[in-house]
Amino acid sequence: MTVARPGALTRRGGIKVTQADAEEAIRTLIRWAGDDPDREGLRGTPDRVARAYREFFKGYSIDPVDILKRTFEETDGYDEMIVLRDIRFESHCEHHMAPIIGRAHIAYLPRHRVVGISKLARLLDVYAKRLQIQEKMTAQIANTLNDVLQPRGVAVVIDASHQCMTTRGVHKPGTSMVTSRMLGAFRTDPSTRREFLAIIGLPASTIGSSS
Ligand SMILES: Nc1nc2c(ncn2[C@@H]2O[C@H](COP(=O)(O)OP(=O)(O)OP(=O)(O)O)[C@@H](O)[C@H]2O)c(=O)[nH]1
Ligand SMILES: [Zn+2]
Repeated sequence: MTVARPGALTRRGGIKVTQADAEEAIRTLIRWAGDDPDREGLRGTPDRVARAYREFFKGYSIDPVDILKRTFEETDGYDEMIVLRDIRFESHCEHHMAPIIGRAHIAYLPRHRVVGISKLARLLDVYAKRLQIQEKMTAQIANTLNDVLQPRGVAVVIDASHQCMTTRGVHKPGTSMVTSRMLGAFRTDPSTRREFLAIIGLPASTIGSSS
């Protein structure tokens, strides 16, 4: 049974985990790897790793919908494509907790309202700073933008390298995975999709209409 300590953090599943619990888990991993968590060089490591994990997984404590709440309507009727491209991100795969490092391209076709452009990068980070698989992250970003802004279309393309397959396992450095999610006009209108792919520098044949 897990006993919650005072000041415990609430995590998903209702289980409360303190910093001390996290540090003890890291001490266990160090012992399991074959080292001594009490030797001088490793004494501060559990605290450092716990703080690093807090940063890696800070997306769990942020509501993605909140990020998109502030919108602007005074755009003088601007209704063309808005694209934020080459947004670098760092995430962690849910299978190995190994880094996923890549770039995302996010676009939408506004219907009356636009959002501050930095919010697209913030939305990406909320989902990146969780345990992820790339397909789910791609869909989550697109679906949230679509649900909250209700634009005429949304497109998300992510190109990322998975360290679980570059530094371990199958050891294939230099590989990257490309995922996409096209909604609304980006899905139904090939010329809209082509325009987006040209802006982000991908040939139209890379991503077909069934994405
Ligand atoms: N589709 C998808 N697969 C991923 C992602 N991140 C990691 N994986 C894969 O998840 C799979 C997990 O496979 P398992 O066979 O359960 O794990 P494993 O024994 O460590 O497999 P290897 O990585 O092949 O050594 C691996 O093929 C990983 O490459 C992702 O974002 N999307
Ligand atoms: Zn992995």
